[in-house]
Amino acid sequence: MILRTQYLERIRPFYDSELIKVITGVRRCGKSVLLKQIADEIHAKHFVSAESDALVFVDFDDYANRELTDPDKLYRHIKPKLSDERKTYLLFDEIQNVRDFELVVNSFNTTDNVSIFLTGSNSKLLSGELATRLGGRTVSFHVMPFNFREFCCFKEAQLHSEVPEGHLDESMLLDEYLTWGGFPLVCGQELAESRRVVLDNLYNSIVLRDIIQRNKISSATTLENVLDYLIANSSSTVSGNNIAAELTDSVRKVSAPTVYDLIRYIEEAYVVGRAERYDIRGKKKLRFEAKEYVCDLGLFHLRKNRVKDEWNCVVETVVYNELISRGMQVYVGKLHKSKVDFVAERDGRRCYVQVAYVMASEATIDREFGALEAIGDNYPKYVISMDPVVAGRNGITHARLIDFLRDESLLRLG
Ligand SMILES: Nc1ncnc2c1ncn2[C@@H]1O[C@H](COP(=O)(O)OP(=O)(O)OP(=O)(O)O)[C@@H](O)[C@H]1O
Repeated sequence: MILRTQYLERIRPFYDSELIKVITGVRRCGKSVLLKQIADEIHAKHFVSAESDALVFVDFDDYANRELTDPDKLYRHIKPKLSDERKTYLLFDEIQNVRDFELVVNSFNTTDNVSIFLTGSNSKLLSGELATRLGGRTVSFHVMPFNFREFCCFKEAQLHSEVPEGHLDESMLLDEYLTWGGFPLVCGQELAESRRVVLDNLYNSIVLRDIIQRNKISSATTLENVLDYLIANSSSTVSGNNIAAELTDSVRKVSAPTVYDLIRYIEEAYVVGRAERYDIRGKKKLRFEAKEYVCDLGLFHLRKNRVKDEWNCVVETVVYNELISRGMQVYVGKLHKSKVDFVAERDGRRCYVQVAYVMASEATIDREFGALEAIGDNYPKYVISMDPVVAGRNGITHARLIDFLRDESLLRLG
């Protein structure tokens, strides 16, 4: 198993906190495995033995635990294990399978010496509504499918016996990653056809279980059309009116409010991520011209139907997802009439990132660097592309995509 180090580092400071740790992310991105890795760390670091009642791990997707999805039975199962004398760690996987789970969780959290971890693949259920019902006593962590570094570790481990350490061809790995994405189950498949089958199953279960059933959507066709539009147009500015117009034909009429509702459901299942537009001069978020990015390029290649500028879209999407997986808040920038691809922030620090597939001419180099030069503040600025390294200018650094994805220290926030 690949250790999800960057998430463990982010969550670790909260292991003993009374805040409820909510771990969310798209279906099958590895939340349960991460929860087990957290349990292992708690076992090891807090000297809690696996057999003791001080750590309780329940997977509510496991048939063996089906009785515990009844809130009363869950309460009666957990309550005797709690003690004032020592902290009890409660790790609940797929908590949304428990009816009225927030009532049970709340009952432990307000009265007992506990530290609670929850996972699930719907943001509305887990962070939004739960946070409200628990009076804001939650902290959320958004897990993504493997990023490129994790993907390389996975491949190295998989091919260990066949290829000597350090001898994997990184550009071939990048090609594979940009085509098939980072869902662990997909990364584990050798054949293109089996990767496609796994992605197809994943797509269908997200559509059916995480979007249609959860939101009681009546028109599956409209939902799939909107979802496919968002996936195929990853990194584009989204307009409900434009999508509605595109989907309306002589047989069906689709309204913009319906499209906006569907986009919200799709975002809540983490299939796409939104980047709001940020006015760099005016220092404020704008309510229009947000962009949407598909969470994984495997889904993009599964559902795209020949988009123009495909590689620009791929490169912009992989950079967005990488920044998100590093725990950053990501906006698309606006500066007067021009645009800056990303404004990335974490803990009050910031950098700007401009992304191009290749900068084939001096004019393109001028355009990409020029967009950042126009900003005029002192935050670090980067141009990322697939070209060999280009000389930086005016304090702006160029990074090859592969180096940016491989080496986290290459991008600095100021
Ligand atoms: N860190 C990892 N290293 C290797 N394989 C992994 C890793 N994380 C997940 N996987 C594999 O990916 C698959 C899905 O992982 P997991 O069940 O943890 O995802 P999930 O996000 O909890 O899924 P769901 O949303 O459906 O509950 C599993 O088969 C698992 O073995």
